[in-house]
Amino acid sequence: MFPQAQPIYPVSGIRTIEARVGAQAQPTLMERAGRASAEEAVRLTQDRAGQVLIACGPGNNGGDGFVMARRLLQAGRPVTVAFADDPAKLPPDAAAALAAWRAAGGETVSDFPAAPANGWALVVDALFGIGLRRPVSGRYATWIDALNAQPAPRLAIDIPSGLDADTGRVLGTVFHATATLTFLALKPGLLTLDGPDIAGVVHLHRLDIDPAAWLAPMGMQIQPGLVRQLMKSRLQNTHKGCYGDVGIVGGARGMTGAALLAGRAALKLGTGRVLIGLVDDAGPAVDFNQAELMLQRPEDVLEQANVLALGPGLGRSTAAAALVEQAARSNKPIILDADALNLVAASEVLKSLIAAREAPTLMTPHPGEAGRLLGTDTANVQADRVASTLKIAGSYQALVVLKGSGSVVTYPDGRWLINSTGHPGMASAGMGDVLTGLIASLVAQGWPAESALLAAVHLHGAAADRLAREGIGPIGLTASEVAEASRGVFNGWIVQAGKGR
Ligand SMILES: NC(=O)C1=CN([C@@H]2O[C@H](COP(=O)(O)OP(=O)(O)OC[C@H]3O[C@@H](n4cnc5c(N)ncnc54)[C@H](OP(=O)(O)O)[C@@H]3O)[C@@H](O)[C@H]2O)[C@@H](O)CC1
Ligand SMILES: Nc1ncnc2c1ncn2[C@@H]1O[C@H](COP(=O)(O)OP(=O)(O)O)[C@@H](O)[C@H]1O
Ligand SMILES: [K+]
Repeated sequence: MFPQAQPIYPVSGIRTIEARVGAQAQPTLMERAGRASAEEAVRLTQDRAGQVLIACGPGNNGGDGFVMARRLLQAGRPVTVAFADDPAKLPPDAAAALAAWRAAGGETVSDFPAAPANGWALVVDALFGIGLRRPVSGRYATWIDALNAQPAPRLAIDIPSGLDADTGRVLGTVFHATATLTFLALKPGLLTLDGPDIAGVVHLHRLDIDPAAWLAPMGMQIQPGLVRQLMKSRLQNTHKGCYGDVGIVGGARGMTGAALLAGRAALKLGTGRVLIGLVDDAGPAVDFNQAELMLQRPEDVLEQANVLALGPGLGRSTAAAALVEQAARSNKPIILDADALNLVAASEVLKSLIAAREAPTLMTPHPGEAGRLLGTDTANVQADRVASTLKIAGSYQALVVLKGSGSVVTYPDGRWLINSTGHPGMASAGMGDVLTGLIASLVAQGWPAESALLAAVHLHGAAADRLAREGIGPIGLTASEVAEASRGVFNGWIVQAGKGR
């Protein structure tokens, strides 16, 4: 759907590809996976002598481990393989891999082995991959705890055992990887919710297969390459009328800053004019720190601006609900955030107005707001972030970003993407307001809504990532700094894309 983006497949997709590539693949996919794993182990242990411990499970993930062990042994690396299941119950490829390991002179131990005197050079989790079906408990949980306790790098094969490949949820006990080598394609669970904390550095090995040639990508990762190809240059002969009028409506008493932050972010990303309608009529008449912003009555902002963003600091008053209704009835693109989403969730009238709109509606819920939009709770939303976001996009006919670790972007036609930028230093008030301003700015500058949403989400995180690299964060990062840094990152992308002036 977007060329140059990295495809993501849930388990059902990986299984389909596996079935289509089929048994005719030579060498077998397991042989390729095991070989790639051995190569990764060699890289990870370049400066660490000693034994590699591989814990193998009862399925094909364990089979990858046996192939890996054989390859390492053949390369002269000492390996200990722990395997406690019944070999007769292994699936055929894994059974063949175990037999080949034994034929090469390898052995298995069925109790978790004591570490050598100088410790393991590397511990490898080949217990469960995408076939994990229930929470890990019993012996496997004990083994995973023991693997996690080793003072050595920890490599997960395909996906850390105990991590749900589709959702990023932890099922029981989980292997905490320092690196994960995943096969064929990325899986959503590595990229969202707990996945990024659990999987460590994720490397993809495609096993010499182009997954998209076998099955159309089911999701995509938002990466720099994808965003760079969306960059546009500006013509010399243009003026501020060419770059849109963003209208931000929000800022009830005590929350004026939220609307101002969104406005500043929109301004710094290149919007022609930014209008702000503060709901608090005792609010300031000018932003002395950003005098370019035009503070006007909210009703007038809704009339004059051509892209409307409602929500930052909006509150849930009757007046606020009337403003959301006015915006929903307009034929302008609207971005709904924060309390604008809560007001929509609480009103059947607003819900049907939104779903029937012809101009684009973009929604930026965090998991709590998403829960309200779906009539459920936060935990239910987080249990499957991709599915929840798709549900909102479908019911509201909106473009949606579900924010948080691994933000999920979806469109009403069922396409979805997972963002790869951002960090927990962004968990601070005002960050969402800045994102709203960035999205509104790109839409106002004429970007198609779907590109504007994914680019703004990526930019927001990339700006925060750059600041963290410079020591401004992760801890203590402020939303104002992210707005400021977004400008620099965006201009850099334009230059990198060869679209600078
Ligand atoms: N796809 C590909 O193209 C390629 C796939 N490859 C590799 O295959 C992996 C998938 O293999 P897989 O399907 O055999 O599943 P896997 O993850 O080994 O686990 C299944 C076993 O675990 C068991 N089990 C499950 N949950 C459990 C629990 N909580 N506690 C205890 N047991 C539990 C389950 O038992 P059951 O539920 O059937 O009772 C079954 O025995 C994949 O991740 C990759 O590494 C590569 O070789 C090459 C290319
Ligand atoms: N752990 C994290 N990893 C990546 N991004 C994060 C993380 N925590 C927060 N963010 C980002 O910061 C922003 C916070 O938005 P939101 O929760 O609406 O806060 P607020 O509106 O109070 O500023 C979102 O874009 C979210 O994706
Ligand atoms: K694993």
